[in-house]
Amino acid sequence: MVNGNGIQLEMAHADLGYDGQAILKNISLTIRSGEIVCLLGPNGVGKTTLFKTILGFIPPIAGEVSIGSVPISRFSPKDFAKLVAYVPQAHHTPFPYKVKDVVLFGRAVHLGMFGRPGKKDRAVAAQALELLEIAHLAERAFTELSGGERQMVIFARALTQQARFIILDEPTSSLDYGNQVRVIRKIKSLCNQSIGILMSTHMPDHAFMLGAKVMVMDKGQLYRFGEPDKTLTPETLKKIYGVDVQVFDTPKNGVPSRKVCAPILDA
Ligand SMILES: Nc1ncnc2c1ncn2[C@@H]1O[C@H](COP(=O)(O)OP(=O)(O)OP(=O)(O)O)[C@@H](O)[C@H]1O
Repeated sequence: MVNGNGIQLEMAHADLGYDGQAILKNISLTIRSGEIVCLLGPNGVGKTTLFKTILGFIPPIAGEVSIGSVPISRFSPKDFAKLVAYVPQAHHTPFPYKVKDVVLFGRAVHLGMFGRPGKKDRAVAAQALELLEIAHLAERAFTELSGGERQMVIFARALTQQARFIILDEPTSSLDYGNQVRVIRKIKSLCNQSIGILMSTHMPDHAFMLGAKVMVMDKGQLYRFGEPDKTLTPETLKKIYGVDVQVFDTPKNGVPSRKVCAPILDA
């Protein structure tokens, strides 16, 4: 197992893709504990492919992924799950488990072979539901929830897993405005708990809100990597999305100013 607080998830000069055909080439990435990296790029550029590679679902065509300098192929599934939690965009199960049990599944990686979840495990699961303000869903059947409610529950399950890194695939895609803001706030607070976050998003504003590092992919490669203020410029947004966008600072009004994006609709 990997010990120590300051571990890194790393990918160096990797080519990623399927059946030997690279979708992304020469990708390097480092995520440190307590750091948030936002992954942006147009539809079909390879964001999910990058996730699948980091999660070990597909092998890199060249290069490798490591955590704490240990290649991920050397971890048992259980040890890997202690290090990395994944929140997919959509989650379906045919079984009508109660929400509280779905969230409790996150504890499975911490139990022995025949271990049953105990009081502490249930407390961790309940805490995750409280934290995301969805405790009222605890007794509901997961199969009866809306898409957005499911997304919140799966995020709660990932928190319950207490992994060192959390990978989130467009975590706000199905959420109402209030839940989007709550999830962004929660993600921001996770980095204060030394958790490293990699999230894909189609909203550049998320990177500004989170003060995250930004990884911009375009046409099969890493196009920009760095601080959002320097990376998400109108020029970069035009280049990758093909639309004109203004980027400006919000007025202070008693709260810290940050940059926001506003698309220009009638240019
Ligand atoms: N199993 C697969 N075999 C072959 N090609 C695939 C496979 N899965 C995805 N692709 C291709 O890889 C490319 C990248 O897909 P990917 O899903 O990683 O993009 P994405 O950036 O996540 O897109 P989106 O923003 O639309 O979700 C696409 O051209 C897609 O068709």
